[in-house]
Amino acid sequence: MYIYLPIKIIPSNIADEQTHSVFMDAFIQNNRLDHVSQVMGYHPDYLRNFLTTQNYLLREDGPLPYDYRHYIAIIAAARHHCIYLVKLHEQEFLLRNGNPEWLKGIAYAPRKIQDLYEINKILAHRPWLINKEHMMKLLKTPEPWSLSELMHAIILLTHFHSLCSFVYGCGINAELDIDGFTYSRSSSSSSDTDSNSENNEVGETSNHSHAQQMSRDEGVGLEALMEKMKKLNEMSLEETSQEELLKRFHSVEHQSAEITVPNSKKSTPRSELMRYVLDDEFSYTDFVTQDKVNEVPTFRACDYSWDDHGFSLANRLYTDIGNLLDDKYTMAANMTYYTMGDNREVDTSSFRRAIWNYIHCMYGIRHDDYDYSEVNQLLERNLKAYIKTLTCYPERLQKKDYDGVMREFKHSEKVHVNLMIMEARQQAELLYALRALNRYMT
Ligand SMILES: CC(C)C[C@H](N)C(=O)O
Repeated sequence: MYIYLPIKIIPSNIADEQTHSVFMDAFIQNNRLDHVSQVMGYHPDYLRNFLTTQNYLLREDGPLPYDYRHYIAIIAAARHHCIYLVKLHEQEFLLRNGNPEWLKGIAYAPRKIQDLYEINKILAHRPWLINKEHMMKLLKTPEPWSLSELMHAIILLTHFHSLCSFVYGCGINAELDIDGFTYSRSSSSSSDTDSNSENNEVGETSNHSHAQQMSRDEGVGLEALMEKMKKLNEMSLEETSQEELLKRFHSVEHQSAEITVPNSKKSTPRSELMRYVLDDEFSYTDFVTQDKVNEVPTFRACDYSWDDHGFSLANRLYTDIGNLLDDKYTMAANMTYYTMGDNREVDTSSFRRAIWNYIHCMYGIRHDDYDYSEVNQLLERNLKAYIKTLTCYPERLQKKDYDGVMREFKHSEKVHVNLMIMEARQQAELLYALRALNRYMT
């Protein structure tokens, strides 16, 4: 198993004041300064939003009992074989007086939780398959979920599926005191980690000259990228017909389907994980290559958007969660330092938008006011492959993928990209779930 921590964690004693104060809050909430918070500490404003939401979902008043919440986190994280999150929430589950029997596996959990498994699986890998029948099955059974409970459960599932992407993307591993956690590193990944930590003083230097040379060789350097961004920003909005925009969307979709993500893991997942997993073979398939019989049409963001529809439904069923998620999405999508590698005063909005919309595109979601040719202009194939792996098959990401992509970016910028991947993915899953719930209710 490849577990590594490529990004040197910011030591809290030297972090700036703002970071330090968020770290203190994280410590008070979690009784530890967990590795996720430490890596997110590169972006303290975002970290604050993330922690507020996660704390609300797990620890504040809400529809579901506390043990259920952690158990749902476990089954969500197990879909991506994320031992780090599974172990963490097994511990929290026990601290919340959860029944230890349930930790023997999903078959030992109450019927009601087992019923949730189908949507756990679908949301994690092919959220476009969620429909109102799935909702009905949960809401109308002998042991029904209430609408609010279901809303809470869905948000927990999507939160933890997408957190797996962040965990793998940043190579986060377990804190030493997590019970029962032992991991093996392959010799190559361990030596990678060592050489990496030597290079990275507080994680914020990157191997620039080497990277620049490599990128120049490949012709995809930062300079070329910034040039393209500048051109796009200067371009006046040319009139492009809806047909042409649609064609460009489909072309990006098809190109994405051509990127295959090898599964090079040698070891099979551990039995401690597999006891929470049913139907392990079920994984992401490209949206465009679905079987034609049950074909699902493209999700048009203008017909069901987060701002106009999802947000208020979430808020209605689970007080305030819409606001919290909205703050988090807005922060993740808009956060900028106007930098790129060593360059300052750069308008990075087109690059960030391309990443966000590319992720939605892989889930069949189309924003029809967006020109998808920008995705092709700004995201080189290597970066697309990285985004696809981390979004759709995070457990397959390897350290060399992290090192090989965005070579001239600083570590904090790679973390920034990973944050966007996590949030855009969560939003995509949630949009499908909320639309299905809405269809059930109307
Ligand atoms: C992901 C990064 C390229 C973001 C960039 N550093 C910015 O401040 O917008």
